[in-house]
Order: sequence, then structure tokens, then C-alpha cells
Amino acid sequence: MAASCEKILHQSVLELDNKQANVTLTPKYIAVEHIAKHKQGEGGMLDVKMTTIQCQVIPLEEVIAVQPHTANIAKDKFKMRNGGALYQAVELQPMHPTLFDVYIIKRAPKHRWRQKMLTFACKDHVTCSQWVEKIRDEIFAPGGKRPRQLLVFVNPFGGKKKAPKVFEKVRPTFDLAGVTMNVIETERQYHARDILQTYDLSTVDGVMCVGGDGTFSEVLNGLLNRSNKDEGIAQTFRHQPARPPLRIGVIPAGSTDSVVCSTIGTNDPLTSALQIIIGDSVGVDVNALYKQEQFVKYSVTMTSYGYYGDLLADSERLRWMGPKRYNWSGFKKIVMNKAYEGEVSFLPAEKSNGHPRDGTTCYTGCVVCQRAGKEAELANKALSKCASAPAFDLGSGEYSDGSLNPDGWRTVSGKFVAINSVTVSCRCPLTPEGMSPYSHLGDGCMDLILVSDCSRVDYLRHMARIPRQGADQFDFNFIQVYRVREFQFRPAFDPEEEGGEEEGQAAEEEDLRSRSDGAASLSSTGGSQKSLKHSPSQNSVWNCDGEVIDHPKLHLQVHCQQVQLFARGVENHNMQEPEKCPVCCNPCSRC
Ligand SMILES: Nc1ncnc2c1ncn2[C@@H]1O[C@H](COP(=O)(O)OP(=O)(O)OP(=O)(O)O)[C@@H](O)[C@H]1O
Repeated sequence: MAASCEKILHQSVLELDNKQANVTLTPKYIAVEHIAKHKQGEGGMLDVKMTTIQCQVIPLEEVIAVQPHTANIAKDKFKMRNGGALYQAVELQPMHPTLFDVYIIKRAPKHRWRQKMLTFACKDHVTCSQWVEKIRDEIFAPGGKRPRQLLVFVNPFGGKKKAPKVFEKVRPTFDLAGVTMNVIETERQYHARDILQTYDLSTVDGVMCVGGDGTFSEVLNGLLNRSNKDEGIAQTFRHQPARPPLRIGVIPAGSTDSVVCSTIGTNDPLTSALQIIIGDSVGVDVNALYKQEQFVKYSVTMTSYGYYGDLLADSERLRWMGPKRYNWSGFKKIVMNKAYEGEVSFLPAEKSNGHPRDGTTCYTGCVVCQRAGKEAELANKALSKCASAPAFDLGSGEYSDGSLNPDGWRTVSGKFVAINSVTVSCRCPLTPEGMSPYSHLGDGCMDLILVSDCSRVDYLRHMARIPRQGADQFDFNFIQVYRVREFQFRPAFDPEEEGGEEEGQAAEEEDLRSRSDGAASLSSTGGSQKSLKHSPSQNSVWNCDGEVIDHPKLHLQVHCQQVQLFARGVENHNMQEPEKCPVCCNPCSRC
């Protein structure tokens, strides 16, 4: 046997696929050295020599379960007196099994994970039970990251209403891995969020939801509201929320599943289940939303005004159409091509945080997110020592103490077809690279995309690039993109302000006049645009993680890696290094 470069916990010669193999257990791996027998020597002096022909490794963190081999079920048929047949199922489980099964993760195309079973044969029952016990001890070591008990919310209403079926499909994998669950089927909107306010969270290791982004958003808000309450944090303007003690897992069963696609790379329920089971974690940024300095909710995907706000408001009335409602409403809103007037003020992120068009994709183990996570940790500690955060004046857009550099704020005003703030890449099956492909999961920034008023054809050209791999959807003179930490929008016609509505009507009349004249103008401090034939003066609504917020004046602040999700991040298969074998110390393939 070769010298090992890791501590050996257990080692035996076993059989895998009817071939002998030297199997070694270390704290991180199971290494399988396949052995070949050669006959050497001459005449009657033949000698059998064993050589290692191939070495393969199984990372222990990717072992789903281990158990004595489950035998086949034999069915015996008995004739009954009345002519019927009675079947008796007999499980041929040996009293002292000598085979054990290791269930591992296998990579499939398009970021999907599948389950694979390896059956090892031992020389006797004692060796078999030793292996099962020792592997279990390692994968379920105390203080490990795998959840053993989950609180599960199943939303029977979202998506194509298939969440209960999706859950039943993945449930056997959780059973196999020994994860127990308290399952609650949601009965109404905000049911999951409300339950989380009083549930005894100390009895579970995580919260899982089966549904779409709306269901996830409820769990996220429920957990953050709860942790703020437990820590005595008031949700005042620009508060620093408390981090929830539990991770969130999402089994996709919605219409867009943007959270899952952005954090895993696919909306495949089994892949999500496997990442939850092995306890993968990734820190994800969270936005706090305020209207008129009043806290509204937290969000993680996209907060949009204009096109996507109108699309959502329209599609909510067409839920009976299922996920196709988004295509129909999207088409209608493109035809209408509305633009809304207002002012966007934003605090740009530091240059070191990159730019929405810098070509840096956020993959598993992203260094940008790792650095941001460490910085946020330090900043949170420093902030917790202060009496309170500096006050921010929504009117002037400035901080009271100047410590956060109010001069850094910039303003762009004009008419916008869309204002999109993207916190994670917002991938979904229709846009595999996302709404902002180089956005990061946990860098403490949002990508702000300002689409100024443009022709219908131009907007379509922009939209057509979003699903196309490698196409730069921001490369248009009517689009500005910024990486920001905070922003606010003030509509030209604020319905809350005195005279807002009359002003709105006056502007609408003015707009009609200018349309008939065929000319209008627009000013922008961040770059000027040409104007615009259409501009209904009334305001749009915000689309916040798939929920309509019917108030145009909004303020968003991002909080770096405020929650942990059961997910690995999107794996970069081109960059994956082979595992280093703990026995031969060379790069080896996976089993
Ligand atoms: N029993 C229920 N009846 C009605 N609504 C419910 C029920 N349970 C949950 N909900 C609400 O359903 C909404 C939509 O669910 P969900 O977001 O999972 O589906 P979706 O909107 O189709 O998917 P996506 O957000 O991915 O596009 C959630 O915001 C949630 O509040």
C-alpha cells in the first residue's frame, strides 16, 4: 500500500464491481485504489504480484448516505380458497450483511446533480459494519454542516401548482440521508412568514421551502423579522438587520425560480435537495426596502420599476394562465412601451467592487464575495459598537455625519422605461446568464440598470440580448449601469405630495401637447438622452421579488451576505481541479 498524505482512519481490501480494491477512509475522502493481479516468474516459480492500476476518490462531503446493502424483495404468490391470490413480500435481508452501499453525488450536464450508488463487498460482516459506522461517524461528525431536522413549507399555489408533487419526488432522498422534516403546507399568502414569528426555531437546523421566489421571499422576511425581534432591533430607516441563525433551502417549484437558478445554476429539484442534504452554504446579499423612510420588506433578487413592475401587476391578474402569463404580459407591455419620469439617486460602490460589465462571473468560492464577506463582518462589529448609524436625509440625499461620504451620491433624472436593481445575477430558465450576468451573490452591492426612454424597437433589441449567451445587453446608448450600495427613486409626480396628482395631470396634458409637436426634452445629470414621444405621467409600480409594491418613492439599501442559503453557488466546470488523492497524493478522478 502506498504511503498516505492524509491521516488514515480505516483501510481494507474490498471489492467494488467484482474487482479488488484497496479502500482507504481519511477525514476528507474515501480513496479507492483498483488493484490488478499479475503473474510473474518462470516455470514452477510463478508469483502473483498486485499493482495499483487506477486510483479514484470520493469526497466525504459528497456522500449522501451509507448503509448495509438493501436486498431484493422476493414476492411469493399463494392461492387462496376463494380463487384469489395473496402475495407475500419477503425481504431477503441477510442477518449479517457483508455488502454496504455508499450513495454519492454524480455531476450531470447543465449544473445538475444526480445520485449514484456504489456497492462494496467485504470479506465478513464485522468489516462491513465497521465501514458503515466509520463513514457515518465522519459525515455526521458533531458540529458538522449537514441539517438533521428541517422545517419545510410547501406552497401548493405557486408556479404550476406542482409543489406538493415535486416535494414527494425529492422526499425519499431526504429519508435516505436521515433528514427528518416538519412539513407545513401553506394555506394563504404570508402563512409561512407568520409561522416563523412564533415557531421554536431551536428545534430545527434549517428552513426549507418548496415553491418559487415569492415563497422564498416570505421565508426570508419571516426569518429576518424574527431575528430582528429576538435581538431587539427596530426596523427603522437604514437599520442594520440581525443575521438569522438558520439557513434557507429552496426546492424550485415556482414560475421563474430565480433564487435557485442564481445560487445553484439550475432549477432542478433533486440538485437543490442534494445541496441541502450535504449542507452546502453560500452567503447572499439582502436589500432592505423603505417607502417614505418606512420599512417595507427585504428582498434578494430584482427590484424593478417601469417595464417589470407593469408586467408583474398585469400578470397577477392572469394567474390562471400559469407561468405563460409572464410572456403574455411582457408582450403587452413592450407594445405599450411606457416611460416614467423621475430621479434616481445612488451611492456607487468602490471601484474595487468591479462593474456590472467587467466580465467577472460569480462562481462557487468566488474571491470577490469571500473578501466582501470578511469586510462586512468587520464593519458589522464596528457598527455594533456605535450607538446608532448616521442619519440619512431622504430629502437632500445626505448623511448627518458625512462619515459615509455623502459626496459619493450621484443623480440621474429623466424618463425611464425600466429601472432595475439586481442583487444576484437573476438567472432563470429563460435567461440562463441572468439579468445582470456579472452580479455577485455576496459582494454587498446591487447592479443598477437604468433604461432611459427609447423606441419600442430599441427596447426589443435590448431584451433580445438578455437570453443570448455572451451578448452584452447593456451595450446601448440608452442604458446606463452602475454597481451601487444604496439608491432611491423619486417620481416626478409624487402622489403623496400635495398637488402631486394635479401636477401629474398637467404634465400629462403637456406631454400630449409635446407629442403632437413631435418634440420634447429630457435632462439627466448622468448623461442626457433624447426625448420621447410617449410618456404617460402616472407612475408605475415596483416589482420586488415578484411582489407588487404600489408606491413609487422607494429607497433600497443592500446588506452584505445577510442570509445563508443551502446552496453551493454556480459551479464552474471548466475550472474544476481534480481531487488530490489522499493515498497516492496525485490528482485523481472521482468515482
Ligand atoms: N395556499 C395559498 N394560497 C394562495 N396563495 C398562497 C398560498 N400559499 C402561498 N401563497 C402565495 O403564493 C405566492 C406565489 O408563490 P410562488 O412565488 O412560490 O410562485 P410563483 O409566483 O408562481 O413563482 P415565482 O415567484 O418563481 O415566479 C407567494 O407569494 C405566497 O405568498
